[in-house]
Amino acid sequence: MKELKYLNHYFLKYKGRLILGVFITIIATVFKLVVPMKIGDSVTAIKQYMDGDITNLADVKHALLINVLLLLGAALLSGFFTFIMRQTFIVVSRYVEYDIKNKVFEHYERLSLGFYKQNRTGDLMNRISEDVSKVRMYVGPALMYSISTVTLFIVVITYMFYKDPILTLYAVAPFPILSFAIFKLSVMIHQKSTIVQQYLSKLTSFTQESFSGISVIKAYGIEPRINNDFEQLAEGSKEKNIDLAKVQALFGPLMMLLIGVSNILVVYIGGTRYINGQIAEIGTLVEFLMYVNMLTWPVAVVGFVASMVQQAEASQKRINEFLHTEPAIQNEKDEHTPINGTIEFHKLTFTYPDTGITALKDVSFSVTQGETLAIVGNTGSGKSTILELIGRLYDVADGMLTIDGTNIKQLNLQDLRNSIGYVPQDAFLFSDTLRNNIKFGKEDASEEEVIQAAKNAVVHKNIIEFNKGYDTVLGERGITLSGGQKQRLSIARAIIKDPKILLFDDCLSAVDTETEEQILHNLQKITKNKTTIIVSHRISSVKNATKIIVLEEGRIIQRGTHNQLVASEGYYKELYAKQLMEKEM
Ligand SMILES: Nc1ncnc2c1ncn2[C@@H]1O[C@H](COP(=O)(O)OP(=O)(O)OP(=O)(O)O)[C@@H](O)[C@H]1O
Repeated sequence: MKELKYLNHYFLKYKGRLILGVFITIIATVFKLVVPMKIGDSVTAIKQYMDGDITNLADVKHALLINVLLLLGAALLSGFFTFIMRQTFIVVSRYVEYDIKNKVFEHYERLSLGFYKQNRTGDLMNRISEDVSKVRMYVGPALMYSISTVTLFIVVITYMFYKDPILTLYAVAPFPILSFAIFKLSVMIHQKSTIVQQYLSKLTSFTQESFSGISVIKAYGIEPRINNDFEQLAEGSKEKNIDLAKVQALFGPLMMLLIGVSNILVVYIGGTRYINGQIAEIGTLVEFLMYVNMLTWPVAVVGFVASMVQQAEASQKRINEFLHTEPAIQNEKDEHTPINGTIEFHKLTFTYPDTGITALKDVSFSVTQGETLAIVGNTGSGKSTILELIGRLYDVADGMLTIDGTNIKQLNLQDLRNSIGYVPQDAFLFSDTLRNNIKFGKEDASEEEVIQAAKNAVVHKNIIEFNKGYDTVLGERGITLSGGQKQRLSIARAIIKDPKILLFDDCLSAVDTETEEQILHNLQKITKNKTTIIVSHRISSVKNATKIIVLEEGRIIQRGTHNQLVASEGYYKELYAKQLMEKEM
């Protein structure tokens, strides 16, 4: 129950409705009691007439009619209050489910990039859907059943004791055994359902990854292999589900056993006591039979609720693991910190915490407002890492990164990120219209601004060629666009933001040289008062930069302007010569 403590503040939040629920449950239960009572009275009245204790048939008929009316009234009222009871507990559980889902999602959004590298998407999705549903069962149905069971037990057993304590003891004797058996069963169910949940998580992750990577799967023609892997996972999941179903199937027979044993005891012991004159009315026997049957479900519910609580505990534990994960990147400054954009790296060495790969070694450079810095270097040399550090997607431990002379950690994180327009290597587009994908950079952008940004990114012409123009909706990851179009849309999204710092990570790689030229020309005007960093493998993209640095295995091996670098021996000159030759060919 330790993990479920987290939910207590939700109980407090909705205490009004819950207290009303408890009150209504008690009323509904009391009305339930009337039904067996009146049936018992009716049977007694008939028996008395048969035995000649009552001679006037009209009196019996009148008593029966009154009983029938009371029965009807009690059943209706009990039904009505049961309905209201569900309206309180179940509605509260839906509110709590809504609150937790929002809370978990909000927390997910706060967590740093490293967290997403360590956890699989399917697992993250499972926690927000499956686990939250299990927790809802605890807040709603489990609480409701527990309260109605306790109330029913107290009311019914007190009444039974009042009627005949000895017969009551016999009637309820099998209950503890059954409750214990059902509890044991629910422990087994819990263990098995945990395994089922793990399989479900694996299955969701696998399916999600397969759909995301569908183009690669199809291109490599590996559908049969993927199908086979899925089948194996599904087979495992099916077996675990069948295992669970087998144990769950024992529930019904156990309940039948309880009803059977209790009924036999009531009929035998009650019958004997009636014959011996220890029970005055035959109706008491009928009442007891009805009460025993009425109590069977609550007895089973004890085990059922125990299982729900255990599952909710397991799920809440998984949710808490995430909720207690603190974002690796913390905002250390609440006040606003305006940013102009002068970026400086001071002897910076950076090792990725999750892999231990040292991506940058003793890197120092600076780039001021209005300047463009270009970074070239082999793949894996640390270019993207520099951009990620400027966006503070990771924190620096060794050396220092300053912006406008202030340590990046001392800047308001929101201000920092708001002042950056980042175009990643792998452009990600949302399943939304082209307009909204561009407006993602500036929510309140006007139509003119959207079009201007698209024109600057040289993608406007492509957009208006689509039937629905800017209203064209993209599939997941923008699969209806070409690689180059995606890149340019991603550039438009950064430009529209009009940020102080623009970071372009190899985002012209899928664009032909002519379009590249046009984009770079437009960028020159846009980036006049901004700090721009361009990562590229192409000399054409970097040659006009104010300064260029060349990276090799995380170290800066060359720096200077294009003219300086082509004049000295080294990586840059070789790259230039190679690309020049390719162009001429
Ligand atoms: N998120 C990450 N977690 C752990 N290691 C990483 C991560 N991102 C990159 N690396 C590693 O850090 C090194 C530098 O990677 P980086 O992406 O900065 O190189 P790059 O120069 O941008 O390469 P490319 O030109 O191929 O994009 C590589 O060895 C890479 O495997």
